[in-house]
Amino acid sequence: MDIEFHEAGVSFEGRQALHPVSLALREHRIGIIGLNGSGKTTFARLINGLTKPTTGHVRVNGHDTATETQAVMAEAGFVFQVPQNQIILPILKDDIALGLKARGTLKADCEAKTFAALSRLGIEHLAHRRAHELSGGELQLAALAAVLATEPSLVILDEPTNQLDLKNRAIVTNAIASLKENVIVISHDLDLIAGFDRALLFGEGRLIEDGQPATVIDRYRTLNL
Ligand SMILES: Nc1ncnc2c1ncn2[C@@H]1O[C@H](COP(=O)(O)OP(=O)(O)OP(=O)(O)O)[C@@H](O)[C@H]1O
Repeated sequence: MDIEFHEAGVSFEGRQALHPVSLALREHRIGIIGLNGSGKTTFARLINGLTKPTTGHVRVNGHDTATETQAVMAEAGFVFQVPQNQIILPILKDDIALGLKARGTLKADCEAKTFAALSRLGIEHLAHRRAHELSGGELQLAALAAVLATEPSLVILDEPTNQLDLKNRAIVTNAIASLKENVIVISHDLDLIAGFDRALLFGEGRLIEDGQPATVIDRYRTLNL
């Protein structure tokens, strides 16, 4: 995975949500931390083309996120902060299959890919369940399975353990640790980020620290004093 930001910045209605930033991301697991409203989600959405830069550009494996958005989205899957908003059809397996069909997967292959993704996370027993009846932890894993089914090389997760109790937090943390795909995780859960290969700290729309998680987390703690 090769992600390059070249002076990429975002403003909404004249307000700078993310000041221009240049960097390359190539590590297997990268954590993004920072206070509320500091630009973390805006930065992450730039990576798979959900948000387009208002200045500069972002490239994912050579594809420009603004002009080759479909190619970028095929490489980079996004698990949203509220999984309820991601799963649309009532029955989980139907929802995952719908996402696959939308990406051009042959109907005959959808079922196998759906069950392969569910079983990777140990939740194939949820396939026929109604999404709105799932627990918070089950729903988070289901949303991750839906993205994994599309076979991206990078998975971006926006606060995946945010609303979970300790037990489900551990289940989701272990599921993320087991992924062979590259992962970029936005989180306030510093334990989740601590074992990653790199961390980025945002503050007031700027990248203010970038490096080993232990160092970056220490800096974050000083901001909260
Ligand atoms: N679509 C949008 N339209 C207008 N302003 C936006 C939009 N998306 C984000 N912003 C603003 O940009 C700034 C950064 O928001 P962003 O969601 O990136 O922060 P964040 O660090 O992910 O916050 P949180 O931890 O609360 O999720 C905020 O001031 C937010 O209000």
